[in-house]
Amino acid sequence: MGTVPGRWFAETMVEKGGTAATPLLRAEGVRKIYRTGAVEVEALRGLDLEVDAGELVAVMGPSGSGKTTLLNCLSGLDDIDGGRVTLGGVDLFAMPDARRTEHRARTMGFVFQAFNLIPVFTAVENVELPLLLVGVAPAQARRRAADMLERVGLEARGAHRPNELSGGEQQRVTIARALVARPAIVWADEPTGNLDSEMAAQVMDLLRTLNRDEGQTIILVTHDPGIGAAAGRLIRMRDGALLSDERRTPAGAPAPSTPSTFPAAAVPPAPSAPEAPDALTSAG
Ligand SMILES: Nc1ncnc2c1ncn2[C@@H]1O[C@H](COP(=O)(O)OP(=O)(O)OP(=O)(O)O)[C@@H](O)[C@H]1O
Repeated sequence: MGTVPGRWFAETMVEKGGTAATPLLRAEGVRKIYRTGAVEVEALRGLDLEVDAGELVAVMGPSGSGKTTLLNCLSGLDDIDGGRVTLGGVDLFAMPDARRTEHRARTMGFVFQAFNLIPVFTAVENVELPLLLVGVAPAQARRRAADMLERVGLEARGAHRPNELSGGEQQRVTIARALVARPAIVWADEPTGNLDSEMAAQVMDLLRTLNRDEGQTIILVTHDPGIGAAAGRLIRMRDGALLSDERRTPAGAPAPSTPSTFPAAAVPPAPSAPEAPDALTSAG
């Protein structure tokens, strides 16, 4: 029987003696220092953050405040210089690099400039890639990639290469690729940054729909105040630390901060999701 990563986390945490109140992601005292010659920049200064399953979190702040560093470090793409990051109770930095890479492939999706589409692959080939990398059978991977392209409104464009698609369509393919393996978390760095306002609105609508209808947890960096205001939670950074953290009701009005929970209803159903890997269920 297939297991959804999000559900796997919930079950694993309960097995580990965790409670339903355990957040999906927890960062504790995270420090990141960039060293260039004799110059040191402390890009994250003991940052604490908890994110629950099903949240859509926007991270804003001035240039250089540490937003991209936060995404890179809390996703385990980059090393940290202090503190701890756990995803579903599993300590990302307690595992060897190779295992962290595998863990990331199974649990996270990325909508980053650095992870652009592969130009020689068609849209459907790009989208199925994360599934093939974690061992999903090719026929099943193709079917799920086609389904995901349909979810983002590009069912007729599966055979097109990236240069045959508009910027907004390419970004939707990137989102389909990030979501196809039903990751526990999707990280997005300026997902609408290089799009015109109409396409940006379409892409943001898509992310909000996936969050609202499927409980997909999304953490995104943006400079766009409109996107920040539309997210369920808005975090502002300054100088490598959190300046403010505000949860909003669906209507957009600020809501008081709620206690961390791991709502079972936020775990999306995905009957054909890959099995939870044995190597990881014993992690942590
Ligand atoms: N590879 C690096 N080497 C040295 N310093 C770095 C490196 N990457 C980031 N920094 C520094 O760390 C700090 C945080 O950078 P970061 O890119 O996280 O900021 P940001 O908020 O994402 O900025 P922007 O909005 O301009 O993208 C900045 O002072 C930046 O100069």
